[in-house]
Amino acid sequence: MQRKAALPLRDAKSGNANKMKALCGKEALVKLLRWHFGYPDFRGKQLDAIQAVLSGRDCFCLMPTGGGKSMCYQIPALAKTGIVLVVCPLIALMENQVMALKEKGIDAEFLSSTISTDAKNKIHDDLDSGKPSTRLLYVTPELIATAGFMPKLKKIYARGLLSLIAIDEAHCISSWGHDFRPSYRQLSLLRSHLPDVPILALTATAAPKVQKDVVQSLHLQNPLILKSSFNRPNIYYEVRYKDLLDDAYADLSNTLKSKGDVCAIVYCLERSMCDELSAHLSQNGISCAAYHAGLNKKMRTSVLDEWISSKIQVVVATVAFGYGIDRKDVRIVCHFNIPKSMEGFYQESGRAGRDQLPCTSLLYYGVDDRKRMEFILRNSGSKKSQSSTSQEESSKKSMADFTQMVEYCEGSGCRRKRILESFGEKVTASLCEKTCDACRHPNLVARNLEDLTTAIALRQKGSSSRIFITSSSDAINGEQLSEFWNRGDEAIGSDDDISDSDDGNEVVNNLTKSKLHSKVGVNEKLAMLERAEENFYRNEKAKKQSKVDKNAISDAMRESSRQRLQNALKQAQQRLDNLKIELETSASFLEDECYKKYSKTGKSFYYSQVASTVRWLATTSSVDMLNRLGAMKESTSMDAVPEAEGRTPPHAIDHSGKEGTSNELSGNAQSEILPCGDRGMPIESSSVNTKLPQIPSFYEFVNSRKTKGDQLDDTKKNSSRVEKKMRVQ
Ligand SMILES: Nc1ncnc2c1ncn2[C@@H]1O[C@H](COP(=O)(O)OP(=O)(O)OP(=O)(O)O)[C@@H](O)[C@H]1O
Ligand SMILES: [Mg+2]
Repeated sequence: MQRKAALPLRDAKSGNANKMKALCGKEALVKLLRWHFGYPDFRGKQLDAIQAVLSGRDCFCLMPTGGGKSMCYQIPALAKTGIVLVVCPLIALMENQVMALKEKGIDAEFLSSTISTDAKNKIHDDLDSGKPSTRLLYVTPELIATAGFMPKLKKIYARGLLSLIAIDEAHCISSWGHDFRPSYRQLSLLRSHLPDVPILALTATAAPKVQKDVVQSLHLQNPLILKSSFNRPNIYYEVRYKDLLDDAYADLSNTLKSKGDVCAIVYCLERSMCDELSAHLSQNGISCAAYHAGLNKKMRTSVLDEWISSKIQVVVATVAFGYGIDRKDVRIVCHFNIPKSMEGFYQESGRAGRDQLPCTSLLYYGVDDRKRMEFILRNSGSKKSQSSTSQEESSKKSMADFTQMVEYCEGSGCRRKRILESFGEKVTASLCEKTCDACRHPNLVARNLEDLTTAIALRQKGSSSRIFITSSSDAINGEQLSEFWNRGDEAIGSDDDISDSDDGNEVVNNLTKSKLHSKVGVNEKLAMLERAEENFYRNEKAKKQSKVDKNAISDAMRESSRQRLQNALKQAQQRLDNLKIELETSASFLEDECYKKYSKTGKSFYYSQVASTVRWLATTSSVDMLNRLGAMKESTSMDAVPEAEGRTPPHAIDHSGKEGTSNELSGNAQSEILPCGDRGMPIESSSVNTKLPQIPSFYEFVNSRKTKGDQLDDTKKNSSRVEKKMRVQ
């Protein structure tokens, strides 16, 4: 890309008062904005921030998501001689920004372990040259902390060539924030090593406590504090209640379809749910793909590229789909599970409507989801600060953060007001102008909340066993599928991205264990994951050379799944009065089903299928179990059948909950006695000619449990309307 000629004011050297004035003048800066970016004028507080840092003053800049924070350091880089150092939490974010700047002909570079030594040397040569052409240098906080990098920075500084340090997503420095990154703590060194360089801290999420923490940790001196309202007037906020819907998947699918072929992001808590929901939406004709850290980097990059370039419209993602996502025309951001904090929710929903046009934030709230998240937060051992903050305090804080989110869903008042007040903004009642469901349809929302209270109360009476207990244990066992606690794991790559070993499962299990270990806090885990990221990128080249397919399902992974299934079978056996089944053979059979179904699609689907099978085993009846295992013999004989005749291809998943092949094995079975059906009722293999019992997805699993509970209470329905108070227990 051709470099654009610098506008003359860039040549202005500080020291000359007139030139400095010209440099900071609105007219000159607007000229730069138009010349390089084609925008007619600055937005919000952009100009104030730019003028402050150009005059050498520190600045703390709080702007809403999509507000244009990047411009606050990009324009200074073009206006003043020298380099602007930009600290970013994620490599993907740096890559995106640098690419976008280069396309505009602006000299921007990033330094990370992902780039080749040659490219690195070139950048360093330029920085050492005394007259660098680089205007913006993007780095990770980890690099700043390395022993080798600070002397290099100091050298540039000594030559008077470091004009600004910009800390993007500055809330990551605070353990009170929702996205604490321990490596951001190292940034406090910047002030002492590079004393006169102005620092610009930028964030979209800063509760007063976080804000204070950012200013103190970065040692900002008399900073200009710029705060814009968090209000995003173009977002319509809505909550739907899973417990009142027949089928939330179908509801979402219909909603997306009714809006036309719009661009959307759907956030889920778990990877497996991303895969399932994405497959479901695809089957319903929606152009869609899953994105999560369980996919390898190549796949994630390709999904991101296709989405950015509008080849696909909907991404179903975990929070790994995060910072730096800059598609302006996102019309819907849906949270299919309740997020863990208002800050996270605001960031994610804020990815809608960056073009300032009308858009929607749609949250599907389920009481089981809520209980599940509470369980996870209580058990995540989230010790956020290594020093003073006690684990208990931290856990309390997580719960308090989450309570705000619950209140957002369960409250009947204006949603917008609730969001803004949670950030300490004073809001007038008229602000919303019917741009949330509670203001636009107050009666409907009130009725829904009443019905929800009734439904929950009836369910509780009908079933003493908590649905949640089962689902939460599943969440913990299947920890690898959940990413809620580490929004930054885009940086750490996929499961096996973070391992030197080829066995993704092993790594995941280790992480799971470490997470369950209450003594290991989030800090340590993040640090571990960050180290793992470095390792991954260091080894990526070598791995590529050895042509390891990272999406492949390794033998060790399969063995681990067999073991998992065997344990589940053993528990099922005990639950079903010591039902006589051959544990090892049955586990192999079930694992083989999962493998056959998904070996070509990749391990993410495979994991998901194994998890579904484990859930199924936890609740299935002896007849269903024997029926399924009865297919063992049948399937063995089918192995000889050519693919086209005998099997559904691995990617043919019917995500209306009708799982593919494993439920639909059919064949011309001879009638014969099968080994496992020996409880006085021999199972005939002909039974496998009929449909085998389904293995439910997690969603179906929870709902079926709910339905059972509801059925118990059917007779009680329409009895008294339960208290209207909406803090559902
Ligand atoms: N003055 C402006 N006029 C019009 N568009 C602008 C202006 N400034 C920035 N933008 C555009 O707005 C979009 C959002 O900008 P940017 O990515 O900097 O937002 P952000 O505040 O960093 O958001 P986030 O908190 O989500 O990272 C970008 O596409 C950017 O080019
Ligand atoms: Mg940004």
